Amino acid sequence: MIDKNLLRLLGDNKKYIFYTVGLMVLGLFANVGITAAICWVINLAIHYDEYSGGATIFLWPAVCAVICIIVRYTASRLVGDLKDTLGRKAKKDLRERVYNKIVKLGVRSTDGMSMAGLTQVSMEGVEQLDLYYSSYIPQFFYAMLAPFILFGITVWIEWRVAVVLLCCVPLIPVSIIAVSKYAKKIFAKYWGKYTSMGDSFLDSVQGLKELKIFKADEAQHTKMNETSEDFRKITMKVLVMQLASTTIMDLVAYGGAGIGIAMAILSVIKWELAPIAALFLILVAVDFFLPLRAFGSAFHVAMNGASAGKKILSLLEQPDPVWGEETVTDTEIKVENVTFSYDGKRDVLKNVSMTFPKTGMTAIVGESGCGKSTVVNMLFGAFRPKGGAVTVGGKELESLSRESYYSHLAVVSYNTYIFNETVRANFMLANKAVTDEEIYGALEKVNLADFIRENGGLDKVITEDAANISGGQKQRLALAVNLMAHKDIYVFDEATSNIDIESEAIIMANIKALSREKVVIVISHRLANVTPADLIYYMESGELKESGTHRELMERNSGYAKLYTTQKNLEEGYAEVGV
Ligand SMILES: Nc1ncnc2c1ncn2[C@@H]1O[C@H](COP(=O)(O)OP(=O)(O)OP(=O)(O)O)[C@@H](O)[C@H]1O
Repeated sequence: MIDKNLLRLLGDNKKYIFYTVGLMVLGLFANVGITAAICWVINLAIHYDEYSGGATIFLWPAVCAVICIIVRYTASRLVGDLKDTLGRKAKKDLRERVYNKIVKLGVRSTDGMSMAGLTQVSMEGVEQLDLYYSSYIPQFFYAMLAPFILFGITVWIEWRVAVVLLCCVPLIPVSIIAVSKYAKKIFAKYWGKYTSMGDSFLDSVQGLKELKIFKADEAQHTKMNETSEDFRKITMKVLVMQLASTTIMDLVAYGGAGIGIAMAILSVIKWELAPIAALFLILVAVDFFLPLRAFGSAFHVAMNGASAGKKILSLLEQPDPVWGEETVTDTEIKVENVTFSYDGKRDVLKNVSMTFPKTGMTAIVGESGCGKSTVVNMLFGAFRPKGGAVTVGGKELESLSRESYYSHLAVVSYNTYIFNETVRANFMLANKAVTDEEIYGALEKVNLADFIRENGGLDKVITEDAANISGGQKQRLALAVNLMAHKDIYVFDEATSNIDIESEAIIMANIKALSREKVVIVISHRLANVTPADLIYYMESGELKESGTHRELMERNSGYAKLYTTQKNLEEGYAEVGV
């Protein structure tokens, strides 16, 4: 009933569970004390005439009752506070761990889980787990202990009633276990439907423009309605199951208490038990069952949290890319006989070897799908080769510390993220100490300084997805930010795709200038961009086919030359028809 793996996720916060259970047990003793004090008072009232002290005979039971009430009240306040602390700490820790995992996995973070799924798991899923930790687990331990504690007290009063009450208690866990298999399946489905509804929603919102243009919004509307309806149905199933199981538990709890009460009354009738002792048993009988009954109610909420927890666990258990401790001492990069497959079946890189010298511009080109970005993934270290190695300054990538390597590496791609912050704040992410003068210097290089000056200066806020600047301006800004990071290795992965000729020319000029001092690796499907490169690698279907300068490759008149000529003719054709 308790998932050990989920308990392990709690780490140091486990101690709060023990404190909570301890206080709950103290509260139970106080409760029994209050019941005993009430019975004591009633007994004294019945036999009032036999005592000579007048109303003072009620003093001690009253003192006991007050002390027990104070203890009970304090214990339940503290239990509330501890549950709150446990929930808050567990949520904070989990969110930190999920976030750190996503960061560690780098570009692999969304593998097997969509962005919407990831968001739902780290927000809503963690929220559900909070109840699992703060309510379900303490209640589980308390519900296991409470009947035995009460048995230990009542067995001295009337052992048969105590034994019957204790024997009826396991009927509640039996009924919980009976529905738990069904409940687990339902909750797994519930989470599946929930995340798919989130995916469908995010997908539709992100692609709303396309849906409108293709007039496909009606169809998408129907699809979203279907996923919502699926979610509604599964939610109803969950509620029906919860209601049915609560009813069964109530029958067991109150039925069991009823049997105990009936036995106590019978014992009184047979003169085997004092009425006041029977009253005490009647008052505590239901307490045998209530902790397990409360546990049963928490069980369903917990099942939901447990399914969310499994998703979090599967994310946290994904193996991290292996990194070492060594520092980068030299920046020449070599890809040596690298073979790689994403799915373990099809090799998308086949025995590829490339060298990227300490200075100079090296380009990787080839038709779409030939494996250019996969080489970048290898250089980035997010995926590791199946065969062969990537070395930096003669050291294998695995042996380097990730911090050390990334402090030398910058990757500028067609979708480099610009944060929803001011221009200055975006630069400060790359370089905390950057001055306004330096920022303008970098903006000057990418021909963006005047635009920024005239449009709010460095305090201009770039809106989400850089929607308030053009695509070309976004790319130039991304380049300027990365230039300011002063790295030694720059990878440009299709950094000029889908932008205007002017922006492309500015970016390419900067890339060439940068290559005089740095390792510059350019991935481009547009060969005209890479003609000034010092070395060009031409790939086809995951294999390195040719390498050399543009002139050498053209003279060879093979794959590269054919692709270059085809692209050139196409571009000239477009120019002629004015596209
Ligand atoms: N995450 C992934 N999982 C599975 N297969 C992938 C993944 N990414 C790429 N591939 C496959 O690997 C092959 C190489 O893809 P890659 O993105 O490296 O090509 P590319 O040359 O960069 O293409 P493009 O110029 O279109 O960006 C392709 O067949 C692609 O379908």
